[in-house]
Amino acid sequence: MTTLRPPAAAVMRGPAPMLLVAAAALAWLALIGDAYAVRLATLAGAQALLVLGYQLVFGHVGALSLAQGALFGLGAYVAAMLSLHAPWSLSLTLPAASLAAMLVAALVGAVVLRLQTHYFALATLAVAQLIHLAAVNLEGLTGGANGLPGVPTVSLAGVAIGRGWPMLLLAWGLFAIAGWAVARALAGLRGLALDLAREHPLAAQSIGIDVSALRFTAFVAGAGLAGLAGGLHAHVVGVVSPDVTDMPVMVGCLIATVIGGHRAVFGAALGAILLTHAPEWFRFLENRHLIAFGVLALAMVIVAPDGLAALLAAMRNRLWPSPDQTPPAAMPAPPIATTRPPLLLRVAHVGKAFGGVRALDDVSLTLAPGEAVGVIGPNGSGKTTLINVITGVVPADDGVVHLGSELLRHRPAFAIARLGLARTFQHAELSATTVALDAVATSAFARTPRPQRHAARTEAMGWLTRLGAGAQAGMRCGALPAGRRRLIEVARALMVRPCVLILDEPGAGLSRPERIELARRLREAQEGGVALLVVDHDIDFLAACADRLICLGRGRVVADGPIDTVRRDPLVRRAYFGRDDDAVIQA
Ligand SMILES: Nc1ncnc2c1ncn2[C@@H]1O[C@H](COP(=O)(O)OP(=O)(O)OP(=O)(O)O)[C@@H](O)[C@H]1O
Repeated sequence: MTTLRPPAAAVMRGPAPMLLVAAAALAWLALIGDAYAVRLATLAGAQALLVLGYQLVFGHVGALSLAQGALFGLGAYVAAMLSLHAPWSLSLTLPAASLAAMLVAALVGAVVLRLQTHYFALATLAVAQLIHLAAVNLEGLTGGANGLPGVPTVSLAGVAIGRGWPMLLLAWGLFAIAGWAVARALAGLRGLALDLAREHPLAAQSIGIDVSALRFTAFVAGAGLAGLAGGLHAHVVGVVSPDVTDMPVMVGCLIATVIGGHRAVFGAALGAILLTHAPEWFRFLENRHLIAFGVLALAMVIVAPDGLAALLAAMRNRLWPSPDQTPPAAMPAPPIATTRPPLLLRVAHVGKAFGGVRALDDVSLTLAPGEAVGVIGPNGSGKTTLINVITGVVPADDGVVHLGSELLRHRPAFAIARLGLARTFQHAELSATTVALDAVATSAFARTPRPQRHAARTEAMGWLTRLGAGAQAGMRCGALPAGRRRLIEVARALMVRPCVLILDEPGAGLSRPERIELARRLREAQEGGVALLVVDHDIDFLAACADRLICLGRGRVVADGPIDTVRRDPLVRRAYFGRDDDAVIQA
């Protein structure tokens, strides 16, 4: 990718503005700030680490954890207990605080991360309450309601870090390192994979991304930062009480994340500084400063839902527009062919019920390597459920699915995708803010755990060009019309280099010439060894891209054979045109 960078824009998009702000803040503290201001700024550094960790969980993964505050408290207690009961460990208190929080998060995460949003929030709230109750009731360890006073300052490699400026530099130094590490870890395709996993988890799994592992990693890493922040807090304040595990810490963290920004590292610093200084600015409200902060958060949600950092970034973009980015030059498009060994897909006696609705009933079919099969059926006949069962999105109640010699039952969707079984969705599942080129490039995860962004984008450009969507490569998916989005999704599935490709109504939303062109490309894929299972309502489209047709009716296979035979079948005509579906099923 060629990037033309006007000098001012290049400077304003680099780390320079942030370094300048940090230098100005330090100069202000050195010249005007007193010891209290330095202490407050140090606590803000610890809070920034807490918020940075919460951005991973809440912002990047989209999980509403209510345990981040309690994990901060846990870190504070671990640091305090180690300092007081094992003074030799002063250099180890911070790593220990971080590790303890990660350990608890790993144990909790293994169980609760599977839960849906609101149950997950409730489960983490319960964990937070347990930690708080332990802090209050385990008096022998935690000092009960009185807490643990006299926590000494931390030391690094035997050198004590004083509570004023040294501790301030340590806190913000740790934040800078952690912020750099997070930004680096989420740069490029990994960040895009996380965006897709958060917004469209099924689509992410369909290109081989292990969404559960991503969620777990983010939850544990976020907890590690919370524990570290808590440890720092204990050393700065010198006393730890059950307050550090209580709900206001969590509420403050959530509000700081919303106000500062969900995902930008800069936003974590901004939110933390505002949170720690709010009590000073709203001192006249006495203990009710959180209310004022809450009102501010509400205003932010309305005015700048992505937080202050996003607002500032938007202003920066207006003043110093984004450097021109030209997509990679239109490549000679790669031939549409599989790079995987040919495998037979076999569905045998599969059944699936949702409550009283029998969506699939004893469905059997085969898809030979390089074969193209169309699937038709009236609405609700089980076509999408069939795709979902084959691709591991929903488990079958009965029957088995094999890809080659691999039994797909109990395999997660991402593992099935990595075997070479790709799919598209009835409604194109693309992250609205991701540009089309990156949306396709993310598919490289299906073939390698650490794809190179440049190589993946170059290949993705080839696929887009092949499908006639090269002109949209640089456009955000959310801005594309439905038909174009569908083509982007097909390109993404093709970049998996699948041996089997399943498409759920790929022709919907496309104009007639676009359908003809897509059918041609699908034929090309078939000639390249890709087996196709294409669900659509348009029999002419299916006739152009498939050789065999299967008709489903009320979850059962009504007919399976050559296209012309099936489309003339009176049972199929009745089932497909929905005039006498009951008669068909009973026949
Ligand atoms: N997650 C679910 N929970 C409950 N019922 C479901 C679920 N998914 C599908 N069903 C039901 O199963 C039946 C088959 O649905 P499915 O979406 O597979 O049909 P379809 O042939 O793909 O329909 P369409 O052409 O409208 O997409 C329908 O009655 C539907 O309401």
